[in-house]
Amino acid sequence: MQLLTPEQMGQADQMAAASGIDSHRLMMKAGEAVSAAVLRRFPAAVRMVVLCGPGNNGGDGYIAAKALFEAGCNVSIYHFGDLANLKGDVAQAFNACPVKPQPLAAYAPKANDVVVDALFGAGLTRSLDPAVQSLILNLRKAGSNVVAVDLPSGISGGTGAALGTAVTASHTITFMRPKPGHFLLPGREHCGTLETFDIGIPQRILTSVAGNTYLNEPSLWKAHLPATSIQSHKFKRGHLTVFSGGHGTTGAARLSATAGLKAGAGLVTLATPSNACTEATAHLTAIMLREINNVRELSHWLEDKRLSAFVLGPGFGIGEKARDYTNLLAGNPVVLDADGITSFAESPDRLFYSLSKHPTTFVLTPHEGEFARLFPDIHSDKSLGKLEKARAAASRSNAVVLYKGADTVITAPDGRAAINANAPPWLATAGSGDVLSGIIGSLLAQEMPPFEAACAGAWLHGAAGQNAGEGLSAEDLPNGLPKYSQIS
Ligand SMILES: NC(=O)C1=CN([C@@H]2O[C@H](COP(=O)(O)OP(=O)(O)OC[C@H]3O[C@@H](n4cnc5c(N)ncnc54)[C@H](OP(=O)(O)O)[C@@H]3O)[C@@H](O)[C@H]2O)[C@@H](O)CC1
Ligand SMILES: [K+]
Repeated sequence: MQLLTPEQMGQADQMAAASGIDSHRLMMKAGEAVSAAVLRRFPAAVRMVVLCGPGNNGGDGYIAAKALFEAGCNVSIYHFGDLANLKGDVAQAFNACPVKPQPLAAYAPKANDVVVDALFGAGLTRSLDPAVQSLILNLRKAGSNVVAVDLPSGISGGTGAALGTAVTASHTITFMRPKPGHFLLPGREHCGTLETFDIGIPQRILTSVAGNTYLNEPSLWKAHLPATSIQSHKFKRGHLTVFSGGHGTTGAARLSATAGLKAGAGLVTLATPSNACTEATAHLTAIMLREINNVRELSHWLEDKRLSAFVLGPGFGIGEKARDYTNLLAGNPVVLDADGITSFAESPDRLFYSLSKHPTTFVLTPHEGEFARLFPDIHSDKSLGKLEKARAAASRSNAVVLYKGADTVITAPDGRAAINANAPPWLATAGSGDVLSGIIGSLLAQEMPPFEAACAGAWLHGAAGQNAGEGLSAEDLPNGLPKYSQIS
């Protein structure tokens, strides 16, 4: 599903109006959908309270209030801003509303109130007024149920950032297409359940304004998933190599390799320094072992052209060896994770230079700390949200960047971006990232293009976490991977 920024949605509104679509009619549909959602969710509410702001979000609120009033509800409206300044569709909605509003300052939230938050939506441009923020705190204290119109007030639709104290809703109803802020944190946590309602802006208009930001769903990459035909030879399913650390530090790479095998790679080899071979052998059965101690041995191993992808980083150790291996692997499909990323903290340009000489084949999988090490200026740029940071990082590194977190973002150097939203909270556990690297490495080995492999990897990892359930450990994840033929 494509996501639209508030600016793109604004453009769609303008194009809809220019093509003869009545903007007030769109507002009517939006407001009536809000009223229907409230009635559906809270049929026994004692009092409905609609909070209306100065813009079109408030206009949706006046229409919802009218519809709730006409449905026989006890409705109160509280407004923010000067009513004399209302213009256009909002003024029309206000004038037609049979319930007369009182100023926001007069509202004292009660626990049983069902509150419609129509203060600010896509047009929020700056931090909320202190008076609005203190009301939001009172709503929270009272524990009133809130249904947010378009976005919880205070949440940026573009970045998901909270511009001050933001409303926390139990349900949010948005129109036509969700925005990045519905899925990026903290926005996602403020939305509650999310409903997207079609108010009738034609698809052709939405398509013409949309960029290349998506919710990470199977439709984005399913066509590239490895075929699971009975005839596929194990070499056709690719050969993944996972580089291991030395004695006592093989666990992370073994986890990664196990996940790689479960994710469908035909062959998986753990490339291990001599001092860790006994330890690794004791733990491995289906995964093969290859002694590799240095760049010379790696060069020799790379002469085998059937090797199709590599994972470098989990438990590998930070330093020159990781940098040398990475440089040698440039141009091959590689997941560079953990120590592989941190090894370039002092000299990120060395990595970027290596990658700039080839088409995009690398997937970098930094968590926030690793991201800050590789892209310190981008990380500290307060004007950028997570999506823009990951986009800038992909463009600079010529790699697919999977910026981890509860709201993992995947970006490609060509500007495509996807936000992953299926990871359960219990997925954040030791070794979870190693499993993710192995899954992505496996998909690369099976010839998935890097952006699609990273997106599919993040989604499959989330699904595995859901299937393995609360209290999982990273070892449980590979067995929780869904079957590709059952993904829809
Ligand atoms: N296609 C669709 O999706 C449709 C969307 N619709 C609805 O339209 C909504 C977007 O409407 P919108 O553009 O008027 O923006 P909205 O959020 O009401 O706020 C703008 C007002 O707030 C003000 N303001 C901003 N920040 C402020 C602050 N911190 N503190 C104080 N004031 C602040 C700002 O003032 P200004 O910045 O201009 O000074 C301006 O007056 C969208 O969310 C959806 O609900 C439907 O009606 C139909 C079709
Ligand atoms: K709102």
